[in-house]
Amino acid sequence: MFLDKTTIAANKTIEISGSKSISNRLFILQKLFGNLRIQNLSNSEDTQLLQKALESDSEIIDVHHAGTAMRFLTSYFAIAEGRTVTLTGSERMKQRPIKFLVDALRTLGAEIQYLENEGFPPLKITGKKLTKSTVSIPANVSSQFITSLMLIGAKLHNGLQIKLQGEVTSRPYLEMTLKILRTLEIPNEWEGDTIKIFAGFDPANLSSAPFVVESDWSSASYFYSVAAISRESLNLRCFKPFSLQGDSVLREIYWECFGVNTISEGAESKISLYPETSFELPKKIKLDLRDAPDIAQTICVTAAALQIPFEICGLSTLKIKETDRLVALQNELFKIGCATEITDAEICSVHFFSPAEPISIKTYNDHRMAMSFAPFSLLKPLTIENPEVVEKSYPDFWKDFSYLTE
Ligand SMILES: O=C(O)C1=C[C@@H](OP(=O)(O)O)[C@@H](O)[C@H](O)C1
Ligand SMILES: C=C(OP(=O)(O)O)C(=O)O
Repeated sequence: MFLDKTTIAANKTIEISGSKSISNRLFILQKLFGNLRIQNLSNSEDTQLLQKALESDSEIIDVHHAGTAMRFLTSYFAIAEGRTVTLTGSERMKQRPIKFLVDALRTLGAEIQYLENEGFPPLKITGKKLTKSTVSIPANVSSQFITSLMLIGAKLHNGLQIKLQGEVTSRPYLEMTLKILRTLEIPNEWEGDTIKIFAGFDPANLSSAPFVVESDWSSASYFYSVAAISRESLNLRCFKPFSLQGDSVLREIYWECFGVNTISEGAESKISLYPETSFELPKKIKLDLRDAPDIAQTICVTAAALQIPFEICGLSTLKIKETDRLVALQNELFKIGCATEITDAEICSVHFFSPAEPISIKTYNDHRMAMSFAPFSLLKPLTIENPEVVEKSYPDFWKDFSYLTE
């Protein structure tokens, strides 16, 4: 897709669909416990794939690139007594690890086999009653493994006690799971290194009021980048002042690093992004994003566009996402005039230069590569290769992005 250099019309409003992470948790819980009404669901492909998988009675379930669907369904099918499924995904999904989750489920009594490579999808899962209730799992690879266990915890006879080993990555996603369970009156606690999900939950106690999903903060990041680069104000809906999503840290990051102020207008669930005109850009940006890995690409592109030197750490999980995001970022940032150094968990800018044109950005089957680089077109024309990748989390992205420039 060719994006000509363009300007933004001030004060437009974009309505983003529900959070993919919250929607996917709620779909699993709805299927396990019934009786749950959900509003403002995510329209992402990942959520649709999960919903389809939950409705299917096929023996083969294919979740393509959807990491949360793959991980959450592994535990879901492990307790689906009397059913055997093959759970598979895209070629990339077959390279994304799942061993620690499978080990944990096997400790609890699950029957899961690897059909190709040890430690990776596809999996053959034979649903069983899980008899044990305590398990340990490394917490530094993917929080999705732990959420997956937490979602089935209240279905186990004695509940579930999960001991987290090592450093916890993507912590706010675990807090999100606990808060959602609590909203549904499923008791739980997280003390020290142990998460407990208590048994004895009665689905009849579920409130009849619908669960209204707040909009997706990771998707909002691209518009923070637009505001920071263009210095024009814009509005986003439907966001609440207190979010379940860790990526809402964008409010602080874009204020401190780029001078974009966020004002919540509670009644309409609207937030307004006002870039300060007199904001003095920082000499250097230093951030640890282990709690918010999905906004790393957005922040790197904003900083590169504004030529602010950056040092971003806490990124060890980026190499096992839709692509190796650190390598992809390094390659494509160079095309927009920012040379970087990367390690296993960090990316630092080295110098800025005037990029060679025409610029064509590869997306590596990664929706966030496409969306994070799009705002650079406010400075220079560029082509985004395979723009359809955005479907994974934000199918309306191109429509919303072009609406801003009309
Ligand atoms: O639980 C979730 O909904 C997610 C957790 C994070 O994954 P990791 O825990 O693997 O970092 C995040 O990157 C992903 O987009 C969604
Ligand atoms: C990492 C992501 O998703 P998943 O792990 O669910 O594929 C993402 O949406 O950026």
